[in-house]
Order: sequence, then C-alpha cells, then structure tokens
Amino acid sequence: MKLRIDGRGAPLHGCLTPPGDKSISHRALILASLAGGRSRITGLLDSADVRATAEACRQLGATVRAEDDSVWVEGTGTAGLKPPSAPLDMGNSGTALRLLAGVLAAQPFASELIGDASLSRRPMRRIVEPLSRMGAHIETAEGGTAPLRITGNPKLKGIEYRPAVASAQIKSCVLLAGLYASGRTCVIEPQLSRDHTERMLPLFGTPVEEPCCVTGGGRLRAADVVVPADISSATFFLVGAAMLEGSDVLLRGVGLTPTRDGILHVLERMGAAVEHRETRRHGTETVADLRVAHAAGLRGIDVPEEWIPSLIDELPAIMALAAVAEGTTRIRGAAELRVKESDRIAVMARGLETLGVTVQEFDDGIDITGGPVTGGTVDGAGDHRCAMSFCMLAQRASGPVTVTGAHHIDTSYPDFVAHVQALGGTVEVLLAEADGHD
Ligand SMILES: O=C(O)C1=C[C@@H](OP(=O)(O)O)[C@@H](O)[C@H](O)C1
Ligand SMILES: C=C(OP(=O)(O)O)C(=O)O
Repeated sequence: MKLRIDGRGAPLHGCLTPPGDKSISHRALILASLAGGRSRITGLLDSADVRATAEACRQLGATVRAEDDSVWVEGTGTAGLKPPSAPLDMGNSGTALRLLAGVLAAQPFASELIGDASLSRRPMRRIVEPLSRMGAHIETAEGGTAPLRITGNPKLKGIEYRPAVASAQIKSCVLLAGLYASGRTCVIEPQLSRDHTERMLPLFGTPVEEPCCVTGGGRLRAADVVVPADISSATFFLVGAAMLEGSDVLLRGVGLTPTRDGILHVLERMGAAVEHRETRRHGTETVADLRVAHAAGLRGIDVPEEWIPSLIDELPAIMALAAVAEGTTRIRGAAELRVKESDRIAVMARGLETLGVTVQEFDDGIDITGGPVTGGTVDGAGDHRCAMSFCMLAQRASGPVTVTGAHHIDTSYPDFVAHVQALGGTVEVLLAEADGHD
C-alpha cells in the first residue's frame, strides 16, 4: 500500500471513536473460547490481527459470530478444544501467536502456529523457554522463530517465571498455560507490562493472586466483555493534533489503564495538555474522552526508561512528534522495538532522516532533534505503527510525502485513512495492495 500526503500543516478538527483495543480484543476472544457457555464481546476490534485470533479459535472448536452490535462466542470449556485440521495462521500478530502458544502447549493434541514473513522473523524462544520448563514440547524453526510445532502435553507443571524483559505477551502466554498446569504459576516481571490478562481472568471466574499468579485446573465461565477504544490507535490523533496549528480533537471512550497510558505523560511533559472528560468505568478498564489541541512550543524530552513498557507501541508516534519539537528527545531502554513487526528504531530513523530530521540511532533507542520537515518518500516497511506515524508527521511537511509499505495498517486500524480524512487531514491512497516494501 502506498499513501500520499500533501498536508502542509492543515489542522485536525472534530470527534471520533478510535477502534477497539487490539490487546483486549485478542484476550477476550481467547478467554471466551476457553470458557463454558456463551460470552458476549462488545466493541471488539475488527482488524486483520484480531480476525486471525478469531479464526484460530474457530479452528479449535469455538463458535465466533457477529450479531447486532456484539460478537458472540460459544466456548468449548477449558477441556473441550479440538485438534485443528490445519496449521493456525496468525498472520502479522505476535500477540495472537504467543498467547495461543500458551494454550496449545497444554492440550492433548498437536498443533502448529505459523505467521507471515514479519512474524516468522520475531523471537519465540522467549515463550518456548518458560513453556518448556513447564513440560511443553515445542519445536521452532532454526533461529528460534515460527513456525512453532507443538506436541501438546496435558500434564504441565506450574512454575515461577522471571522473564528478562517486561512483556505482556510472555506473561500472558505463561499464565494461559498455567490455567492448565498443576499447582500455581507465577510471572514476576522486571517492570509491569500491560495487565489486561490479569484484569480479564477474574471476569471469567478465574482469580489472579498477588503478585501475578494463577492456579491450574479451574474452569472459566462465560462473561460479557466491553472493549474500550485503543489508546495506541488514539495516539496518532493525539500526536497529530498536538503538532498541527489550529487543531482541536476529541477522542471518545479511550482505554486508560495505567499500564498503557505512558503516551499521556509524554505529551504533557513535551508541552501538550490532554484534557480528560467523563472518566468512567467500562467493563474491566477505565476509559475517558480525550481532548487535545495544538500545542505551541513543544519541547524535546528525555523519555524516562521506566515509562517504556507503558508506551512501547506509541514510540514510533512519539518519534514523529519529537521531529517537530524544540530540542532533542532521547529514548533509551527500548531495544524491544527492534523485534516488533519491523525494527522500529531503524525504520523510523531512516524515514525521519529522509524527511530532513536529525537522528542518532542507539542499540536501545534513538536521539531525535526537532526541526523543519521536508517532503520525500519514506518506507513504513510493512509496519502499521511506523506507516501511521509517518502519515501524521507528513501532515506537517513542507512538501508532499509518499509512504510506501503501509498495507499492514489494517492489522490494527483499518479505518485509519478514513479517520484522518474525517478530521480534515490529508491522505490519499495511491495503491491499496501490498507494494513489496516489507
Ligand atoms: O500483550 C499484548 O497485547 C501486547 C504486548 C506488547 O508486546 P510485548 O509483550 O512483546 O512487549 C505490545 O508491543 C503488543 O503490541 C501487544
Ligand atoms: C507489536 C504490536 O503487535 P504484535 O506484537 O501483536 O504483532 C503492535 O501492535 O504494535
């Protein structure tokens, strides 16, 4: 996919509801499939990544059906999953593959998890290692990547696991396997990563004990899940409005758990005030309407390393904002960005340089010095978050910008282009298909 933007600083104006939270959507589908009975999910994200999870749940015996304004899942019960007749294709989604690996490791049947070219490059030893300690049998491709061939072992044993990195995918994978294991399974992270799994398990009747432990052998019961709007998708408009003179945007119903709200702290420290309106409870999560207007005098900051887990997916957009702020923004402790859908440090550094921005790359981060942004052709490298971040920065460029490799925007935000246009931003789809830039 190729996008062209000739924004020249036109403001963003108006209200919208960003799409459902991707992390919460994956978890809602998986837990509802493991529960006995009929669960209702409202606000589920309809995107390629979440469709991959829904399809895998169907292949494992659950019924997943959209009806009225909800998605209904008839679960199999924890012991009722059926062997899939073909490999489960997780497409571009690391979350889908890693979370389902935890479930499948404990089944009395074999299965195979596969993904697209990007997912097949991402590290899987980080989940194979703890699952193997629990007694799982998993074969990876050379290099510790997908495909994962899982033999299945219904006699897993609970462990206490201390991952080297703060990762909600590792944590959730181990906890899901722990639902089937003997005894207690605990995950103790170096820093707290997003906690949606821990928040949602009790809704399905499974307690999570302090610090982060489940006891195996229980049953999950059907539940109603309400999925809030995704703060990671809202971020593109928070950042866009902050950088474009005359902007004023209201984003409705955005999920604000403290493990995900680091972007709001960054915006505030850079000089952009985000007003919270009507903060309320929405299922297991807190949500609010967020109003953000243009911020004159944005300044570069040192992003505190301890904030990184709470804004990991927002870093490409933060890099775009840093490109127009006064002074230098320093990001460190973010080596995880190199193993996302792309190497997000390298992809953002190359694109920003092309647009005339001064950057210096580090193993675990980047320095970005703000200044004028020129036109040019930048490569999103098949990474949805990089492509959307370039698209927002391009609104500020002095000349036209072409973003190649933008086709995976549909993994998290299929309506992104329509939403940019609805708020008065400029973006044109030059080519809708994959363009070989990934
Ligand atoms: O658990 C999740 O839903 C996610 C966890 C994060 O990945 P890591 O667990 O690899 O940090 C994040 O980057 C990803 O977009 C979604
Ligand atoms: C990293 C991401 O997703 P995943 O790991 O699920 O592919 C993301 O959406 O930014």
